[in-house]
Amino acid sequence: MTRQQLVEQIRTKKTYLIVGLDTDITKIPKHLLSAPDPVFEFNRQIIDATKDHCVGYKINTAFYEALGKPGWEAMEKTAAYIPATHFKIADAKRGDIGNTSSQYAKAFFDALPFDAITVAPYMGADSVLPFLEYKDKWTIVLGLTSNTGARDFELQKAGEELLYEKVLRTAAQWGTAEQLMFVVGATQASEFTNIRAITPHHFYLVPGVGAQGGSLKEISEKAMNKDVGLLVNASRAIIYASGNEDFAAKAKQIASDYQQEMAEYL
Ligand SMILES: O=C(O)c1cc(=O)[nH]c(=O)n1[C@@H]1O[C@H](COP(=O)(O)O)[C@@H](O)[C@H]1O
Repeated sequence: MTRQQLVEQIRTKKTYLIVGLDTDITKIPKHLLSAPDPVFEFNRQIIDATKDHCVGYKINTAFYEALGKPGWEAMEKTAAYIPATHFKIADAKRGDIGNTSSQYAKAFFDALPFDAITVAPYMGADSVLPFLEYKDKWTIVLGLTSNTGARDFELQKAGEELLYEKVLRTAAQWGTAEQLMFVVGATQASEFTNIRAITPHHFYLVPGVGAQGGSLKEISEKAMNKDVGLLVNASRAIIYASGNEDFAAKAKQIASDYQQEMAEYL
């Protein structure tokens, strides 16, 4: 999906919500456990219920890899089920020496039909460039993450600047804003104005609203650019809004609430 197509979807649907499919088999409603593939069945119903309120889905691969082969199959089926109009993110946080990163890129962009993958920048340019060789796909580089551990490295000084600032400035040179985004955690709202000044044109994938407590209002006010430039992910707040048979209806309600709030900011 090109940047222009993504922006059109956001403007048309009046939402920049990404629904996070962090599907944990121990948390899905019990009545689904007798289905042939409970994880896929849960995702299918969540996607059907929320697709009008979001522009994409983020599959956190850990939840699928944890189940071995059936988990990987559920991920493949889910990725294939997501409508073509929706942005499909593999949240895999990959990145390794170049020839290994090339294999990760093939796995998520060729063998699986994802539009985007999250990548850790710690190993530097040669670990990220193999993803960026796919010009029609998106590489989403971790910038400033939402967790408390962001203080351990990302918010430490690296010379004159903070490490995350160096990551943003440096990684922004590796690809264009048509193919490279940054992850910026919603819990880091105090840094958002600074982040936008460093990378004025980029899209950000913003996790950390909902269960982690970040403010949609604050990040939207501080970081929206002329192309919107924001994709805001919520996982647990939507998919586990109810643990009962009404889970899909409740997920729809929460996704719709996010959409309505986003429509106000657009
Ligand atoms: O790359 C991510 O998506 C990510 C980066 C980050 O800094 N913080 C973060 O929470 N995430 C992911 O975003 C999702 C957040 O889930 P909820 O807190 O349930 O909405 C999880 O899949 C996390 O792995």
